[in-house]
Amino acid sequence: MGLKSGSTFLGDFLRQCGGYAVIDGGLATELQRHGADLNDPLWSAKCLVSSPHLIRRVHLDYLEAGANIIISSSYQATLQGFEAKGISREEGEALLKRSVEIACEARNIYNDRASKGSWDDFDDGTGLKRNPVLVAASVGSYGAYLADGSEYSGIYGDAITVKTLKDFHRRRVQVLANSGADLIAFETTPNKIEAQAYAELLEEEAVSIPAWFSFSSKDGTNVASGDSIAECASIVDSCKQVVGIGINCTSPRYIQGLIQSIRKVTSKPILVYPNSGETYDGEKKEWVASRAVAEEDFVSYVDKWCEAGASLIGGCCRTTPNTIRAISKVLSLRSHRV
Ligand code: MET
Ligand SMILES: [Zn+2]
Repeated sequence: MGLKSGSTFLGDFLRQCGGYAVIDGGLATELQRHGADLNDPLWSAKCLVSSPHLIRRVHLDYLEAGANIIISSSYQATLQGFEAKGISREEGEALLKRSVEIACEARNIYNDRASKGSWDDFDDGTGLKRNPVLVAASVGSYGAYLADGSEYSGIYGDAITVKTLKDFHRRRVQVLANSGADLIAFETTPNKIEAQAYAELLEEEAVSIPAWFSFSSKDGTNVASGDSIAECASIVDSCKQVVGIGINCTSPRYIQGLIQSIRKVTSKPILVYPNSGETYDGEKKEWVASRAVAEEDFVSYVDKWCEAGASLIGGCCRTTPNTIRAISKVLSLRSHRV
């Protein structure tokens, strides 16, 4: 992917998809639902070592549910995190690449099955044999690596600067940029300095695949740290490799307002993939269900999000292939209207 095409990359893909694209659902929480024990500083990246077949299966479940974009299992995979487990730098780099390969394998299996027409419910009325699919390489925040809840507070302390964050992410981003992924997904970005660090890295390293950025919010106005979403979105809007901006792992209740704030500062495609509305207790390392949004309610938001300006929609933690199937239905009805 040459940089010239970066500016139209996601626009072209959206046109292929009929105007709207479906992002996959929660990966780590779905691995857990299938029995994986992710109580570990590596979280979902633990499965890269212990059960890559399960990761492939979950990717495939999301593809079969209608996802157009699947996000790799590298969210919490960092060279520093691997090293703390006695995994060498070389092996760590191989695992990062492996996360993208596993997603690509799932796409190959999906394409193969689709071309053989082995699904009864495959015909979506568009005459397409299969959904177009992109593989995004996930990059989670420094706070995710710390695994101490700071991914949801965005508070890193004064010792952490744009420079330290760039040094932390540099090699990982280089490896993922050359892993065969179609784009990089910087996910659950909790503050402005990390967004700044990623944007500078993309330019300094002349990363040749496009990237999208998504932030998390606890209040509908600011990202997790309290920095304003509009300010964060403006910073990344000016980066030429950035093809989309949005929100993930945030309660569905806040999404509409956040889309409106982002729309004011960018004309790039907006992506949203909220969580189930539950909150994560970083100390206990568990999800607290009290404010969960029922699956039907989640889906009833989708039209509103599209009307507010989002064109890529999926789910994050605690959403499942059923959520994605339902989102896919809503979006395919809308797509036919485009
Ligand atoms: N793509 C990642 C996952 O679903 C995002 C996690 S947000 C804490 O596992
Ligand atoms: Zn999440």
